[in-house]
Amino acid sequence: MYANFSTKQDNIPMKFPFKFPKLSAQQAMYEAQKIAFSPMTFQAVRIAWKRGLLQLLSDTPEGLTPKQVAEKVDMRLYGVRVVLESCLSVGVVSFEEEKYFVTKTGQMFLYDEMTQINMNYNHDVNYLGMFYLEESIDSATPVGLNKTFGDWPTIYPALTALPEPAKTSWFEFDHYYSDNAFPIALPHVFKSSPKKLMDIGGNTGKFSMTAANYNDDVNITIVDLPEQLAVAKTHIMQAGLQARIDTIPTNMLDHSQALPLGYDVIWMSQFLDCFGDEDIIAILKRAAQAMSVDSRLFVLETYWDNQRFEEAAFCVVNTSLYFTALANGTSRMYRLSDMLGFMEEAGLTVCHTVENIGKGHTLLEAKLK
Ligand SMILES: C[S@@+](CC[C@H](N)C(=O)[O-])C[C@H]1O[C@@H](n2cnc3c(N)ncnc32)[C@H](O)[C@@H]1O
Repeated sequence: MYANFSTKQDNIPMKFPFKFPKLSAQQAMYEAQKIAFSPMTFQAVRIAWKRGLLQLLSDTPEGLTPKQVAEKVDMRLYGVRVVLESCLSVGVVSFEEEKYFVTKTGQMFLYDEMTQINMNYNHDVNYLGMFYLEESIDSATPVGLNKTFGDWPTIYPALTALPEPAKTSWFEFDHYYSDNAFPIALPHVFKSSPKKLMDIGGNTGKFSMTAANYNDDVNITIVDLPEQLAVAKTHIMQAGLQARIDTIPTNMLDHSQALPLGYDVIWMSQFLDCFGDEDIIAILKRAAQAMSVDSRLFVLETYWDNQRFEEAAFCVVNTSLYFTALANGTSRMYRLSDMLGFMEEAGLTVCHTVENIGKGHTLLEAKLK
């Protein structure tokens, strides 16, 4: 239904991810063991990266024995051995003639920003809380959040109060994915020269400030929880944009609160994935009530079944588990067809779709049906 209006950033077709070749029983057994031991290998690789073992091997193309590594990094020989042997088992280093070498996979931890951001996010935000995934599923509450970071209803009011390094890792994860998408989305958002834009879930103001600098005529209102808006206000003041960007503290889960009228564009980036199905439909209905026939709603999201690259689909689909155990116990990363169904139920119709934005985002432009 949306395909007729679709703009792809390139011509590479999307394909449904996770179709694996048939394995022999022995291969399947090996794959299963990789999963069974994945918390151990995750930590071993993280330590090899953080404590400089991978960098040292990368700087030494002729390779190093464990003893030579131990002499150059601040770790006892025992630790070097167990960490590198585990890294060897997952192809992060190779081993020939008693010497270790970093592999191409190992280089990713040193030089690929996405890998680094995902590792920090999974260690600093998710790792301990994930132990409570099952309880979070059964109770529909973020038990992992409560056990590791305190008694919050969801992670959102807690964000600015998270201890370091969890706070930095959360914001780096969030911003890494959306920052790349904003410059590509802006020409689509501004093609109708909107004068008033509402950024719902605007967080620390990154999109709103980018949009205000992109177009001199637009006035913007950020709607978010008070804790985020306090940080956003500081950023807006520092950028001297307070005359054009204001804020309305709102709990978007209170569906009795109507959204203000008169906005040409409503923008929601990586926002609706913070809610379960029923709340998304209720929020979209409130957006629809605030829209005129000429207003447009733009929704920027990553859908796990709408990715060019399988590794991106892997990251997106597994981010759902963070939502379960840490964020709120109810939301997830959606399929594109899920979101189209929510729009439909809320009385909205998608009139334009832009795929392959930034790190795998899809931009939906919707209007009243
Ligand atoms: C994943 S962040 C996305 C931030 C930003 N739009 C971006 O694209 O990077 C989700 C935002 O939604 C806000 N949010 C979550 N639950 C909310 C609620 N119940 N009411 C208002 N805002 C909420 C959070 O505070 C956060 O700023």
